Amino acid sequence: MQTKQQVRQQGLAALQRLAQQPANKQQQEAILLQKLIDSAAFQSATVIGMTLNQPIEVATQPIIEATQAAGKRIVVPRTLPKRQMAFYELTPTTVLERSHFGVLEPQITGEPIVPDLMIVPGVVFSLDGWRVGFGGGYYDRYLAAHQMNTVALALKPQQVKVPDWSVDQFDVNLKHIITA
Ligand SMILES: Nc1nc2c(c(=O)[nH]1)N(C=O)[C@@H](CNc1ccc(C(=O)N[C@@H](CCC(=O)O)C(=O)O)cc1)CN2
Ligand SMILES: Nc1ncnc2c1ncn2[C@@H]1O[C@H](COP(=O)(O)OP(=O)(O)OP(=O)(O)O)[C@@H](O)[C@H]1O
Repeated sequence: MQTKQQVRQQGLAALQRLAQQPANKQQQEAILLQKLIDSAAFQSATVIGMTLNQPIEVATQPIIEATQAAGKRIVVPRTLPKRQMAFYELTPTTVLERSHFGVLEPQITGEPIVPDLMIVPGVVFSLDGWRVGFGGGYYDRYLAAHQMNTVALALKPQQVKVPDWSVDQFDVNLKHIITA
């Protein structure tokens, strides 16, 4: 058994190593994108929540393009005080600005939109749907407050069979894990 903090640190180190092998990372991302597009979760969704990735995370630009090509809407998160998030539609006119966390976020315009499918980011995922994220608790809070389908895209260094950490009472189990 490890602490979430230990799992997070080891997972981040493994993701940093993979990011230094771009061909390997891109090959895994291509597999994840194809499996996502082929999934019933993707095909039945109309509004999909996703992030704008950091360099060590799964590249989301190809996912954005495929989602738009499939005629679906995309919403991306804006972090708010008290570890809250709201999602706003990503359109050609969306203005993005870099957050303190270092990722691009939309400026607030119009009303927030709750997606019907969330692609949930994270550091390590168990194949039975548990997750260690970056430590903010943003997604645990959001998914506790809103019902929707959920999927994570797990690069090879992000996959474990079952959690080797103790799952907290506030952790939200993800409905689908897609593996590279
Ligand atoms: N690309 C991307 N965007 C995302 C996320 C993500 O995982 N990936 N998020 C997923 O949630 C949200 C931002 N998550 C955050 C997670 C942690 C901290 C943060 O302040 N971390 C502290 C350490 C926290 C701790 O260890 O207790 C820090 O960096 O100092 C900020 C934002 C929304 N946007
Ligand atoms: N539903 C909730 N309500 C209130 N606090 C919560 C809730 N879910 C999580 N938290 C708090 O958030 C903190 C971070 O949780 P955790 O370490 O699991 O984050 P994470 O899932 O790795 O982060 P993220 O979702 O931002 O990627 C914990 O201290 C926890 O108490």
